[in-house]
Amino acid sequence: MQLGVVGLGRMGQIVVDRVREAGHDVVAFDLDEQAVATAADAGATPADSVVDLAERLGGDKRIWLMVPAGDAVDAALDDLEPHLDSDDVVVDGGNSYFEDSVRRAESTDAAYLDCGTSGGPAGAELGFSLMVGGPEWAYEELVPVFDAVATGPEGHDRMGPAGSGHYVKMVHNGVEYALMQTYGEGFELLANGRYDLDLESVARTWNNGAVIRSWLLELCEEAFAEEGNHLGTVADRVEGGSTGTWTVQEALEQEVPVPLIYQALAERFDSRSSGGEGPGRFSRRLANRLRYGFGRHEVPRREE
Ligand SMILES: NC(=O)C1=CN([C@@H]2O[C@H](COP(=O)(O)OP(=O)(O)OC[C@H]3O[C@@H](n4cnc5c(N)ncnc54)[C@H](O)[C@@H]3O)[C@@H](O)[C@H]2O)C=CC1
Ligand SMILES: O=C(CO)[C@H](O)[C@H](O)COP(=O)(O)O
Repeated sequence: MQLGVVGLGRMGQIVVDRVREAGHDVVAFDLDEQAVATAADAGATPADSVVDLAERLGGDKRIWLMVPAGDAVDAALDDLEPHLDSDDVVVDGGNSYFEDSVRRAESTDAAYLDCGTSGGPAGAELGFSLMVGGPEWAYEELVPVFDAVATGPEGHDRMGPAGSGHYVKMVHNGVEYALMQTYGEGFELLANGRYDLDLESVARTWNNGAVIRSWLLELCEEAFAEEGNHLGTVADRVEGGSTGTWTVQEALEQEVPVPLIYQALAERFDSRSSGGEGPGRFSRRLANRLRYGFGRHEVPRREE
């Protein structure tokens, strides 16, 4: 298969690499010329615009968008639209708002797959978990690509119609926020509690057989190993928040109580408005560092 990939940042380059390694051809474009050069070094055919990418793909186009959610997706689709028809398939692998995905699916001539992607740059070697929404035929058509980008055949599935892939990923991220918050609270208590504990040792011990072992807990272990027991200069400031906000808004609309997810989101907002003395809340500092662990997001730091 030949796949066009638009957006070659932390996640898009991984899509290129994994699809290439599975034996498929890739045509790659990004606004950043250096990113295009990196993809070309990995064996992709470079394109110098979205239109050039579409023209190089010929008939029955299969295109994967991996750009930031929002205007960048609409911009790429606007450029692609004159070159698309009903035999073509566009996958949006980013963290788009599910209602935007429903709108885009209705307005494009191509079949549109909204694909929630989890695993982050740190999970590149293992492959991603992919939650796909959209027409069944288009999902089936892209299975060889999903097999390559995901951990394997078990790492992806069709969730349902348009929007459902990004809806499931939105809720996944709400869960992610709450898990980070609860690990943070536990380690905050241990860091300030009765015993002088080695938190890396605690995390490692928990990761070996304990009920609460998980990848996020492995990333806690890594954070203590790399930053030190008290997380060094990692600031009490947690960035991001869009997917968690949508989760809470949807929960309100559906009258489903999600107090843990809301609390985790509120802690993020509070971390950005309070700038007190000292290192700040340990729970939020750990959440800050975990976002680097799974997503390679920049870590806000405080002056020593
Ligand atoms: N980093 C992570 O852990 C995860 C990210 N995502 C989502 O995947 C998407 C991409 O994320 P990252 O790769 O981390 O972002 P990134 O910021 O590393 O890369 C985005 C790339 O898109 C390019 N770009 C922006 N607008 C463009 C356009 N109109 N045409 C062509 N290229 C354009 C940028 O130059 C950049 O290279 C986002 O929606 C993000 O929320 C999803 C799961 C995990
Ligand atoms: O989707 C992801 C992980 O699953 C991305 O890393 C996302 O950026 C996480 O959300 P936030 O930026 O709000 O912390």
